[in-house]
Parts: sequence; C-alpha cells; structure tokens
Amino acid sequence: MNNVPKLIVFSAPSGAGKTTLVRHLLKQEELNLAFSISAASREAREGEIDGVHYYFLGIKEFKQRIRDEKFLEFEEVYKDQFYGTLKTEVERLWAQGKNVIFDIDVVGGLRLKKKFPDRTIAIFVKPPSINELQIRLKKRKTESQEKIAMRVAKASTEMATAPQFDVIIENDDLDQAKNKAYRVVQDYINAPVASHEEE
Ligand SMILES: Nc1nc2c(ncn2[C@@H]2O[C@H](COP(=O)(O)OP(=O)(O)O)[C@@H](O)[C@H]2O)c(=O)[nH]1
Ligand SMILES: Nc1ncnc2c1ncn2[C@@H]1O[C@H](COP(=O)(O)OP(=O)(O)O)[C@@H](O)[C@H]1O
Repeated sequence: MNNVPKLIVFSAPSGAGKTTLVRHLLKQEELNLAFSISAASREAREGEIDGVHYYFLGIKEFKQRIRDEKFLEFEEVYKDQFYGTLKTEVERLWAQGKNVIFDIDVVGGLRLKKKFPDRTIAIFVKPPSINELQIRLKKRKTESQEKIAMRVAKASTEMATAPQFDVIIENDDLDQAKNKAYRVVQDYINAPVASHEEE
C-alpha cells in the first residue's frame, strides 16, 4: 500500500528553519511532495504571494471559515494571528496523489498526527538554542522587534513538545539538517502504511 498519500509535518518554534527545510524537500521531485498552503489571518510579507505561500484571508474571513467548519485544524498561533489547514487543501493534493508536506505550529502538527496516525510523520526542527532563534529572526528581517519578542517568548513552551514528535532534526549545520530531513522523509514515504489503516 505504498501508494497511499502520506502527511509529512514539519513543526518548530519560529526561526528554527522549518520553512528552509520544507522548501529544500519540495525541490526533490522524486519525493512527490506538494506543499499544503495554509490559511493565515496576517498580511503577506514582502515577497509572499497569496495562494502560493499562504491563503491570506484577513481576520474576518478567517473567522467565518472557522464558523463554517472549513478547517482540518487551526490555531491562534500568536495573539490575533490565526493559521489553519483547510480541508479542501488536503483533499486537493490527495486527489493529485501527492504526499502532503506541512509547515505548521507544534499544536497543529500534533493534532494532524492524531487525526491521521497511520499516514503521518511528525518532525520537530530543533534550533541549537533559543538565543540562536532570535539571531536568525533578526537576520531574516521579516518581523518587527515586537513580533520577534512574541515568537521567542513562545519558543520554550514549543521546545517542550519535542518528545511528542516522531523525529527530531537538529538544525545547526544546515547541510546536515537538509540531508537528515531528506533521509527521514524518503524512508517514510517508501515504508508501507500500517495494515489497519482504512482506505
Ligand atoms: N496550526 C497551524 N499553524 C500554522 C499553519 N500555517 C503556519 N503555521 C505556523 O504559524 C507560525 C507562524 O508562521 P509564519 O507567520 O509564516 O512565521 P515563521 O514561522 O516565523 O516563518 C509558524 O509556527 C507556522 O508553522 C497552519 O495551517 N496551522
Ligand atoms: N542552519 C541554519 N543556520 C543558520 N541560519 C539558518 C539555518 N537554517 C535556517 N536559517 C535561516 O534562519 C532564518 C529562519 O529560518 P526559516 O526557515 O524561515 O524558519 P521558520 O520557518 O522555522 O520560522 C532564515 O533566514 C533562514 O535562512
């Protein structure tokens, strides 16, 4: 049953490097991955494209979709900043026979794992230290000082969830982290799904 599409979840505190690793994996065509485009209530950053990086819904529309039960999972990841996986997004990618890769917060990641236990691998990206997160976020220059502080403040709680994930990838040396991510994902995609999985 190797052809059952799988879910590959990358979660981590902001700045740990999950987006970098996910983008690297998406370039490897043999993995047959497609990115789950999340919905977000925040504004697009410079260079981010609606319908490519996120579906930028704005807060009103986001809340309407919550009421309409359109989400597989959603979270208020930071105060007044909602993110979520739309049911239609995963259906769309599964219909294409793709393995779906997610860049989502730790709570959402563990929630997906619970929903699809037999076809999900949950990967935690661990930064070398919380201080390093701050350095990376400053260098990335996408967030204000205040938003960086908000992200870093949440990092310790997020780090504490690491043992609940299937695999932890330490992202210190980027090339090593990329190689490990590739091996882990390749092995998981090639492994048969558990025999009690319903199809
Ligand atoms: N639960 C959940 N979290 C998400 C989703 N999409 C993105 N996130 C998370 O929301 C957080 C903020 O994302 P973003 O604004 O892109 O900032 P970044 O992580 O600093 O690059 C990150 O932890 C994302 O992984 C989603 O669909 N569901
Ligand atoms: N191993 C690494 N060493 C140094 N910088 C890194 C490393 N991995 C990622 N970065 C940089 O750190 C910043 C945060 O990475 P990003 O992938 O955006 O993290 P996340 O998606 O987890 O918030 C980016 O500017 C990225 O280029």
